[in-house]
Formats: sequence, C-alpha cells, structure tokens
Amino acid sequence: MSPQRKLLLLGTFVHSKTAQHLEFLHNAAVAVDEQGKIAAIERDVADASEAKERLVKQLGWNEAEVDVTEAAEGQFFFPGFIDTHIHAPQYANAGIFGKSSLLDWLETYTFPLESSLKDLSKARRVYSRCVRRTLAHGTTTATYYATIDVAATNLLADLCLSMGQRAFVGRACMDDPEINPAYYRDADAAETLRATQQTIDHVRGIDPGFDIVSPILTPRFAPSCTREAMAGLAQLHRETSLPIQTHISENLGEIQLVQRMFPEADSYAGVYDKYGLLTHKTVLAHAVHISEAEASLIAEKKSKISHCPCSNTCLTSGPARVRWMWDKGIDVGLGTDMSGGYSPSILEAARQAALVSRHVAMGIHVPVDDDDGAAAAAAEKERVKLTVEEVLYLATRGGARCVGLEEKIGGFEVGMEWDAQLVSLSQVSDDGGLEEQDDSDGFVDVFGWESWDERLAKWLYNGDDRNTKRVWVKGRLVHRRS
Ligand SMILES: O=c1[nH]c(=O)c2nc[nH]c2[nH]1
Repeated sequence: MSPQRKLLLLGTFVHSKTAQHLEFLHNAAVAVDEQGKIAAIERDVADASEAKERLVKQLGWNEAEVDVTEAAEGQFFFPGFIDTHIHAPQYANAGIFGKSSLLDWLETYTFPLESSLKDLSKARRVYSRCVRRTLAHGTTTATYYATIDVAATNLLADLCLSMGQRAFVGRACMDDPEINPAYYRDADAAETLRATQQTIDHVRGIDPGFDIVSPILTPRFAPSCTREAMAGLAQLHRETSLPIQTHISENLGEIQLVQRMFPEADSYAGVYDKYGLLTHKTVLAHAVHISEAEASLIAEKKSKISHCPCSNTCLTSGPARVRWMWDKGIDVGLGTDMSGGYSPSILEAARQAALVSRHVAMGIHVPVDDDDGAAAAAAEKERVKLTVEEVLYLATRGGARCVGLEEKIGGFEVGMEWDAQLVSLSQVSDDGGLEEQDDSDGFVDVFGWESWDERLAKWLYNGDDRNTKRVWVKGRLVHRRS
C-alpha cells in the first residue's frame, strides 16, 4: 500500500454532539495527518487558500504533502456509518426471505447458503461484493458474522483489510447437534474453540494491532452452542479481551427453545450470563422481547444492544423498544442484520428505526375512561418516537460506543480518526430540471429554501448510496462515486 497523504477537507461538516443534537460546522476545515487522525479543526474559513494559510502553517506541514477536498455548495461531510450487526455470507440472499420467521428462515434460506461458502471462489465473490457494497453505502465499520468455515472467514478478514473497511470479523460458532444441521456444524466444543483460534491467529498475522480488522468471538446464538462452547469462548474473552457478538430474544419460538434447552437459567440473558458471555464488550443483536429483569441485567453488565429494525420487520420478529433500552442505560447501535434485513445500508436501518419507533408508539394503549391515564399514554406515545437526530446518532456515535470505538470514530473531534463520507444531495435548478435525465445524485431533491435540519431529514428518508460520493476510513479513500 502506498504511504498515506495528509488531507485537508473544506466545507460543511455535520455530526452528532449528543443523541439529540446534530452539530453543523459551516465553512470549516479539517486537517487529517498521515496516520488518518484529525489533527486540527478550524471554523470560519473562507476558502482553500485561507485554510492552507491557517491550518497547514499552524501544523507545520508542507503544502505539497496535502491533498485538498472541497465540498461543493450543498454537500456535507458526515461520519462513516457503523453497522453493529451484519452477516457477510448472507449478502447473496439480501431480499430473499418470503414469509418465513427466524427458525424456519435459518433452515430454509440461511444455513444452506452459509455452508455453501466453504467453496472459496464463491466466498470471494460474495464477500468482495458485500464489502464493496457496504462501503458504497457509507459503512466504514462493519461487525461481521462469517460462517463456520475458517478459510472463508479468514478471506473475509483479508478482503476487509485490502479494501480498507474497518471490521470485526467473527467465525460463527455452532456445535450443538440439535439445532444445527449435520452438514453445517462444528464436531464439538473443542473444534469450535480450535477454529476460532485459527481465525484469531490469522487476523493477528495480517493486522497485528487489530488496527483495521479485529476478530470477534461469535457464539451464533444460545440454541446453536453447547454449554462447553459458550464457557470456552467466555474463557477466551477473559484471556484476550476480544469482543463478543451473539443474538438474543429475537423471536418467541426461539425464546421457548432457549427455555427448553437451558432450564438451569431463568431467562435468555441469564443463559449468557451463566456461561460468562455477558460482558462490557458483548454486542447482543435484536433484544426484541427481553424482560425488565433482562434489560436490567444487560445494563448492569454494560453489554450493548444492536437494534436491527429492518430484520425485525422482515422476519416478523417484533418491534424493539429503543427508548426503553436507553431509559435503562443501555448503549444501542444499529445493525442491518442483512439478510434477515433486506438491505446492506445503515441509512436504511436508521430510517427503519425511526419508523419502527412509531409502531412502538402506535402500540401504546390509550385508555378512554381515564383522563390522567390517557394524557400519560399520549405523552409516552410522543416520547418513544425517535427523531432524525436520534437515529443518525445510533448510526454513528451510538454504534461506536457499542463496538468500544467511541474514542476513535463516530464524530469529528481532534484526535479521532477520519472515518467519514461526503454526501451530496440533488440541487433542483430554477426550471425544476425538466430537461435533466441524470439521476446519479439520487432522489433527494433540495430546492434551496430548506434549513440544514430539513436537508438531513430529507437525506435520512429518501437518500441512498447515490448520495455517498466519497468514503474514507482512517484517512484512506476507500470508495469514490463519480
Ligand atoms: O437474524 C438472525 N440472523 C441469523 O443469521 C441468526 N442466527 C441465529 N439467530 C439469528 N438471527
């Protein structure tokens, strides 16, 4: 790889200051050093020459070493998206789920596809496309499930590193003979741990500091793992501090299965706690049906939740309650959960999070014969709805907190790394663009009178990968759309 150049970026920068507040920095300049770190941020800069004058000199840089990127009128820089739960092999099935729900979906669509990716040429096709496509959608960090196949999992890690996507790559652990089909499972817990170690060793070999790509311990979900495998992975976590990902309480049939298979635990979260998997570095996907007591346990253990609204709708799992999770003090991020969810886009997941929160609101019963109760229910209906600011926070800083990278990514601060996207919306010309055939800027039409808050709302609800013109990870340009 050629040595990285310093960057100077100019224009409007938008990022979450808090879950409720987006900050807009107009006429700003951001300087990024050759390690991909933000070295300086300057406001009220008139143009490139003033930025160079002020920043390049202030930092003692040589102008010849700096590449300048200027956002055009109406464009803005936004932090890269963080997908806290995505299944790379399932990219080939995105959109294919029929009327299935979790357990029959796994059996019908998912296990056959995943097992077929032991064919490395097939794995290369699917994984290359998945990484390319998610980068194009602005996903700068992805927390991937791979398959049980070590060689294919290692290939996914290689591809993320070479294409420059920050990634957690998990070799799926599945050794229970009851749920996992004979054609797609580990022989036993020892095999699970051996194969997991092989992927850890491989990733350490290609990225020794786990700087861009890190392994993640991946007990698929409680029903697919034996007690020995879960306890062994927990031990590995204690020895290595590696993060953990799994699924929890997505579907009612799944929860009954867990109750039957693990009678020694009082809940689904209790199973993970009993076998040492509920840690501050654990990301739990879904959590649609967790109880008050489970949410309190998850909060106490500082485990995180990946909210996967698109998947929860597609597989008819149910609407997860983000406001309630936040009330409990749990960190929440967004997951596409492709292909439980049909889309590889975190912008789509953010939009779905906003919509699902409105379904949660619509599900709140308003009593007709109790005025105080009706007023309280009406207020709660309003409160549970997620705003544009909140879902964009989930897609960036919220996700960064989930994967333990909040000091590095998710926002624009000096010392953080430049994981970002340049977003462009269509500027409608004075004649309404009657003659234009070109829709390469997508269909977010900006007429010019919208406030910046309104532009962000338009992007959230109507944007797609055509609006994402450039993507950087750690200062490296990893995607460019002409
Ligand atoms: O949405 C999901 N996708 C999966 O692949 C899976 N495996 C277990 N539970 C799961 N849920």
